[in-house]
Amino acid sequence: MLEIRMERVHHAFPAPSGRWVIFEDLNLEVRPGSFTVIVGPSGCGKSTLLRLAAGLLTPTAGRIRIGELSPAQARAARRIGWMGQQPALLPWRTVEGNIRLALEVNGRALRPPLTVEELIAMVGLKGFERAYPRMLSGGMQQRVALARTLAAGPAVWLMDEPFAALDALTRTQLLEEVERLWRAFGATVLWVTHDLHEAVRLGDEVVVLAGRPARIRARIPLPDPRPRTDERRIGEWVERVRAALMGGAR
Ligand SMILES: Nc1ncnc2c1ncn2[C@@H]1O[C@H](COP(=O)(O)OP(=O)(O)OP(=O)(O)O)[C@@H](O)[C@H]1O
Repeated sequence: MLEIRMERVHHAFPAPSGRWVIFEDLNLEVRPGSFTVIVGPSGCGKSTLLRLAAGLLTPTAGRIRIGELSPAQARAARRIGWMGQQPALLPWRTVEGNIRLALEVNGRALRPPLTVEELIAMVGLKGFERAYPRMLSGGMQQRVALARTLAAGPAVWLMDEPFAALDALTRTQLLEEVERLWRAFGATVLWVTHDLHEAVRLGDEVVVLAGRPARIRARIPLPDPRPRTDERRIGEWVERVRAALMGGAR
């Protein structure tokens, strides 16, 4: 299990009128094996934070560590799994072919912790191994993307609103599966969402990000046992997170 550590991270993008400072002095530690959900207003820097952690962006200053590795090293070592809103599957490859793709690096096949068959079963796609993406619903395509993300057995999952484009029922089903897979893999997760219900169902902690430059406005630990099915409790936590988002809580 790996810790994610961000120390004094500064990040700025070039902008028409100079530079946009997204993070000025951001510090965040994510415990090994924990599930941390990031929420915040649109445009505050949630995706940027994940891209920094994934080594897809280099901070203008500061230090990020995934265990003992830099994000770029962790990514090269396949310790990081990344998933976004769109499944981005190759249309000419089958379900199995798309998942296998994540295991092929420079023509060399990685030895995965689970077989592709096991992974397909875990994401509920048994029987669809030979189907092409166009034959699948949006929810099924995201299941394939999830399996592809997990194929190399990454210790860290960086998930940028992975289910935002799905209908509510499919999303609820997938959340249950994510929780199960997270336990099975023992991964450290950073999960971005706009959906507060999703945030309080999944998270060990919700981190509320806001402002420009973005600051951590609140860190809200969620101690309730899992699976969290008590809608009244979930509603109470949603209200707490909402209050922090609106600036009412610290
Ligand atoms: N490559 C880039 N060049 C310049 N500005 C960028 C770039 N990427 C992001 N930004 C800016 O950085 C800010 C933060 O963007 P980011 O996508 O991280 O926000 P977000 O919180 O994930 O938003 P949303 O919730 O809408 O997805 C935005 O104002 C965006 O315009």
